[in-house]
Amino acid sequence: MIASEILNAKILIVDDQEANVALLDQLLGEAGYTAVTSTQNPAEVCALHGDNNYDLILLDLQMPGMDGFQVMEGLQADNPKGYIPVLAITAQPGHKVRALEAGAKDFISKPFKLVEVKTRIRNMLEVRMLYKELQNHNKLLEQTVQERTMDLTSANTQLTQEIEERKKAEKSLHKTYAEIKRLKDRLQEENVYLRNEVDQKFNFGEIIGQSDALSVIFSQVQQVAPMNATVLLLGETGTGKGVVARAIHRSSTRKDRPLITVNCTTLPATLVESELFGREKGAFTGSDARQIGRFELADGGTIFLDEIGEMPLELQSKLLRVIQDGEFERLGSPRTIKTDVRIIAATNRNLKEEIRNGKFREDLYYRLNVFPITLPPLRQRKEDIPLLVNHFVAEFNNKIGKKIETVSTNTLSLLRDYHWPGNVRELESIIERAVITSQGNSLQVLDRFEAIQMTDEIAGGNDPQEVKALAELEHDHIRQVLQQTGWRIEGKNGAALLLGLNPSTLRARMRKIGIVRQ
Ligand SMILES: Nc1ncnc2c1ncn2[C@@H]1O[C@H](COP(=O)(O)OP(=O)(O)OP(=O)(O)O)[C@@H](O)[C@H]1O
Repeated sequence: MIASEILNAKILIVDDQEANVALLDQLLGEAGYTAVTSTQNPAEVCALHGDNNYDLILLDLQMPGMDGFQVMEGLQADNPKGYIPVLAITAQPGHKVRALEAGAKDFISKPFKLVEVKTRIRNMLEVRMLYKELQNHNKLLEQTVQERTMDLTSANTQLTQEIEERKKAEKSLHKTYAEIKRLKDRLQEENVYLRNEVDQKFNFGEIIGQSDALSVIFSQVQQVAPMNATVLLLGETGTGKGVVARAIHRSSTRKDRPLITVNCTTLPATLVESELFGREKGAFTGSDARQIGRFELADGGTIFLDEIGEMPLELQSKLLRVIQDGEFERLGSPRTIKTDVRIIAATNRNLKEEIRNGKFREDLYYRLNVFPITLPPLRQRKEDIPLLVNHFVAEFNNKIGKKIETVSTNTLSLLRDYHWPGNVRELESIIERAVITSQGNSLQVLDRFEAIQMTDEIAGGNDPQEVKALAELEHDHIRQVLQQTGWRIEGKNGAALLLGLNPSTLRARMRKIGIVRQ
């Protein structure tokens, strides 16, 4: 490859003597060089080289007017760092070193020796061509490097962009994870944020709950409230009979008139009659003032007869009369008083059984049982427990000035698993105690409740008698003493004295833990 390029190399012969030019021209022609030109005028060499960029200039050093050294100076001045392809021709041995110092690459001596001329020209052109090839390769390499660099730069920019985007995506992913974690934590904690909207959504008056069982009650209340019909509320203690009675009154046309509550258990038997119907001054020993009875107070409104099953038989007939005719007399007065009262009665007893036992009048029962509503025990509507817990926590937070905000899933499942013999009232008092004793902002249920819980678990297991919670022991003990005294509370042979309690305290206690006469 180089061989053909060498023979096509551009060669300029510079000699003032025509004979020398001809000789060299012939010699080069015979050696196969194809692009050989010549000049006898040294002054035009620089311009010619500028135009043709020779691969080789055969330069005679001794010329008149402008010698070879001046020509080389001119060539160097035109191209200070470039390659000067000069092969000096000299007859003087002393000029050889000078010529090399002036920039010539080699020299040939005059008179010409054929082999020397041919070899030196060939060698010099070989080096020249190799150099050129190298330059071309370099250029190519540079170009490739440039192209690659550009590729790499753009790839790099793309990569940087991608990394940026990844980072952004990662950030938003982190954010999303954090949000999910926050929501998860919140769910796990079963936050009972004091959500008033929950109350608004799931209550009917004061009745909290969203269970199917309770929605039946809601619709019954809605149905019966606007009518004047007597309502009989049935259900275990603490299921919310009082709450429902209030809801009925408040949704009725009588809502602006009073709702009078009479608790037939807490009233001493001897006083029930005067409490209900009133008495004239001096009606019996010690009655030194006139008293308006609750039926009179409730005129135009509603009377709520709680624990109606506890009402003494003789009073039941008087009550029957009020219900039938709206009439009664005050104790110690013959005057008949007319009253317009709506009656709501409640009991946790089985009235039919009471009738069978001769303790409740059948006719009164039918008068009361016009629109019966049976409240489900809490254990049958456990789905209401979280809402109720939420409601009571908010209520006691308010009352006590605490800031309980969360209830752990554990606590909640503990509350859900319990069988709640005292129903909502029991739940309410457990939450009240828990709110009082809880540290921090999470509700902690008392040990005592856990003890009850444990009893239940054991009860479900081998020996129900083995462990009893304090509350149950108390319940059993009071019952036992009451049975012993024939259910007499007050007086010398009463249970209160035996238990070392005030009669009113004992009544309150009985009510609280759900002891009713049987
Ligand atoms: N669904 C409910 N929503 C909110 N609070 C309730 C609900 N049910 C009951 N309560 C609360 O539980 C407590 C007991 O309710 P209530 O006195 O109405 O029960 P009760 O069935 O009349 O009991 P008892 O038969 O012992 O008289 C009250 O403090 C009441 O506010």
